[in-house]
Amino acid sequence: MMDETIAIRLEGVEKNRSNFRLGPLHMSIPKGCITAIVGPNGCGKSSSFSLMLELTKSDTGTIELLGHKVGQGRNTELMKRIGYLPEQSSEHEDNMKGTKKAEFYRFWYDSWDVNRYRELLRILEVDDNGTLGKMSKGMRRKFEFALALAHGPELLLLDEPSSGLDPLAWKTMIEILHRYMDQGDHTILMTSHIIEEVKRLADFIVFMAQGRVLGMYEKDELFSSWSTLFISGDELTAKKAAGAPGQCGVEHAGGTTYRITTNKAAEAEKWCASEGINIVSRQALELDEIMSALLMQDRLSKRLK
Ligand SMILES: Nc1ncnc2c1ncn2[C@@H]1O[C@H](COP(=O)(O)OP(=O)(O)OP(=O)(O)O)[C@@H](O)[C@H]1O
Repeated sequence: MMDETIAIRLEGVEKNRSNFRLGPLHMSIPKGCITAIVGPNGCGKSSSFSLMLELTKSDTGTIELLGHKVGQGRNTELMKRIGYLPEQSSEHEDNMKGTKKAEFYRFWYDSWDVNRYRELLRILEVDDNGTLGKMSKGMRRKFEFALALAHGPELLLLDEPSSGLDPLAWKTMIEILHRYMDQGDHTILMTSHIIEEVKRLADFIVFMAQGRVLGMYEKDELFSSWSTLFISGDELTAKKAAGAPGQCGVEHAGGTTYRITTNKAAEAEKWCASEGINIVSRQALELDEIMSALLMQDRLSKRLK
């Protein structure tokens, strides 16, 4: 049955290439939220976008966008409800003028809003009169970002949106995306390597590695559940510290102090209190540290299988 609260659903989606296996992917991206996919280079983020947009055909599995199955014939009307910013600009468009590309978009998208497009170019300080190949990397990125948004899509897929942008342009892009999310039932699925970008924008975070989804988490919950605790106690040993709930790593920090990483911070703190263990200090983990810990857990679980 169709779930009205889900914008993108992937069930058992697989794509096998000679050098890379993507999937089986299972993902449910909620409507009305910003979800960021994070993961190391080459883990399959862009390839997942290509499958969703039918730029590549999957071998198996089901993909649904906005309640419609993709990969079963022409989906022109569905694709018009989506905006896409690819990671890389097409080289074959290098000799095209910005105005010409915008004209194609105007014909293709029924809901193309020339005022919105002009306004975006103005805010982003882009002149679309130039040839695309002669625009600077950041300028072209901003231009293509404006194109992806100008028809007011319900769903926006952004592959590394801030790549090549200067800090001011990045801030402007974030403001535009916040405004886009405030206008109705909009959804963004993006990929990013920039921790600050993910932290400022995302409601949900999907971790990917080696073609698989390691997990999807609500951002605030994720950051509050992962932490590093420095704990100490006269009788404390590494073995005892390893018993902390959600323990993902124990290191000796000198004397009777141990540094533990946990993904169940509240439970670990309660456990310390009940065991008479003193919490010397606590630190929230950064996104990249959480990613490393998840990768480590994944490697361990694979080794144990
Ligand atoms: N058209 C293709 N033909 C063959 N292999 C491909 C193709 N496109 C991507 N791949 C391979 O699929 C894997 C995943 O690539 P993908 O671009 O999806 O990763 P990514 O997570 O987006 O990486 P990055 O963070 O570097 O952008 C890589 O090993 C890549 O070489």
